[in-house]
Amino acid sequence: MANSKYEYVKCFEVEDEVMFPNIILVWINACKIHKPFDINTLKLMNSCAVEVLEEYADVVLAYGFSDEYTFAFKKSSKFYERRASKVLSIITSFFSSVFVRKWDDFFPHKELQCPPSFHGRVIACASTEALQTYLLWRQNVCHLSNQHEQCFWRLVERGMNEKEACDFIKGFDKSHLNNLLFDEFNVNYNTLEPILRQGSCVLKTVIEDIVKYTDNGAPVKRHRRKINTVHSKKIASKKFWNEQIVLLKELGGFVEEINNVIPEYVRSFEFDSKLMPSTWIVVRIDGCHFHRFSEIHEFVKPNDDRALNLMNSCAVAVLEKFWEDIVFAYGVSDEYSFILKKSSNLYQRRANKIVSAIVSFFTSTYVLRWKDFFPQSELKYPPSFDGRAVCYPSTEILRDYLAWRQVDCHINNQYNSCFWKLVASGKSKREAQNSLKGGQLQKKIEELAIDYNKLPVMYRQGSSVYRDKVDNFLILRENGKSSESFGKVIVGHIDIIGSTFWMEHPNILDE
Ligand SMILES: Nc1nc2c(ncn2[C@@H]2O[C@H](COP(=O)(O)OP(=O)(O)OP(=O)(O)O)[C@@H](O)[C@H]2O)c(=O)[nH]1
Ligand SMILES: [Mg+2]
Ligand SMILES: [Mg+2]
Repeated sequence: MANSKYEYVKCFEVEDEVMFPNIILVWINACKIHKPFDINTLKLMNSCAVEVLEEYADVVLAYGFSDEYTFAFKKSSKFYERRASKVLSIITSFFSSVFVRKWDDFFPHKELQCPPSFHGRVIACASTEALQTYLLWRQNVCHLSNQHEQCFWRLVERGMNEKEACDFIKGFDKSHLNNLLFDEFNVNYNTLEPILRQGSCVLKTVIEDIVKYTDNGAPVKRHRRKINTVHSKKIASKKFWNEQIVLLKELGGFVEEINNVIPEYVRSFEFDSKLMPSTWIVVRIDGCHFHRFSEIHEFVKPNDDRALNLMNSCAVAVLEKFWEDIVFAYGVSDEYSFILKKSSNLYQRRANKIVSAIVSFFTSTYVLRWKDFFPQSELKYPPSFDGRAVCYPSTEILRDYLAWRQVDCHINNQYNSCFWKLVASGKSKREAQNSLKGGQLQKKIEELAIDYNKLPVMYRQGSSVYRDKVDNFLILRENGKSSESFGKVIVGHIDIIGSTFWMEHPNILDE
């Protein structure tokens, strides 16, 4: 479709391809959902991981414990051209989506109170040996943190407050913790459930099916991949790994045993780059394959109020949650752009964490609130969104960015209005498409007698989400620092290309 003069803002997007021969890992963590010894939560997490492996053929292994999961892509993967933000956001978003959908299966008598969110990062593993070290490291952490939790919560149950319990076991090593459990609580650590002590591995294995027999009675076999969840004491050992045919083929074999985690490797696993300071950060999320999603859920064409209002309601929730950092959002169709203020220090401006946390929270809110907007229509499969973060150095360029999105909204909406009018008049979709090729949309609208300005303003202008003006000083004095001090979050459908709105709301982009 037509270009606009604002398109130049695209050149601020940076490339983030994970180069070959690195193995791509996505490591996600929950933002506070875990309760001590809650095996049900672990089972829910495992079940979400299984769905990730089912959904994405390139993900061949997952390892998780407590409130974290790591997904490994096959070496040769070209998933989304190996773009780190896409890979990370899609996996995190899908996982969040499934988590909300499956909640009731694991907690039938407990309502999910608030939308969960996960944040994550992409790790480029330079070799199979680095991957082996990574797994050893995470499984060591699983073991130690479980021992810690087991002691900590028992001490709390027995009457210590959390700080006392924490101080009490500070500096305890493995054997200390084991002894404490045994002597004080009569618990033999080794008899605790493997899911707690060893974590869970989700793997693809190869199954051989006999599909038929030939005339002379010989079986005709077909191989198929099956997904298994296992608990193993040493996932980074040669013995465990080299028996897994799919892992050997897709990630390579382990050559030596590794007993100690190399600290330099851990530094590289923990690395997460920061976005440039003193720049506006735009996080744009977009529904994955929403063309299909909208067909399957029978969205009204070309604009469905329910779908658009659901998107808006999720954006409001995002602004309320990240109230200290996000000052404005603009949405149209299946996308939303969130503007973080220049001075934001959210997650120390770590790109991975910012994008994944926002996309994850948006997705889980979308799934959780689906029934409020589509009471008659069941959510048929977990939707997901991708996300990226881009920095813009000046308010002028940021406004050009927003103008770019709103021009896109206008063009798409004009095009869609003409397209569906032509289809309604009896033309096939192909004929409608051909008749709109290259022509001036404005002219077409007149020809087709579409009263464009009578269309609902939300379709024409998209949706802007921001805080209503308030007398900050007054409320601040009463409330201290809280989200209310910044005003109620509202949704408007306004022109954001011109200056009027910005002049009337100088506080939004004012630093
Ligand atoms: N009928 C209907 N469809 C919508 C509505 N909002 C979004 N969509 C659909 O969502 C699509 C969004 O476009 P894109 O984001 O470019 O395409 P996509 O299919 O999501 O593909 P990717 O974003 O590349 O994964 C539109 O083309 C529509 O098919 C709506 O209100 N009504
Ligand atoms: Mg999309
Ligand atoms: Mg889109």
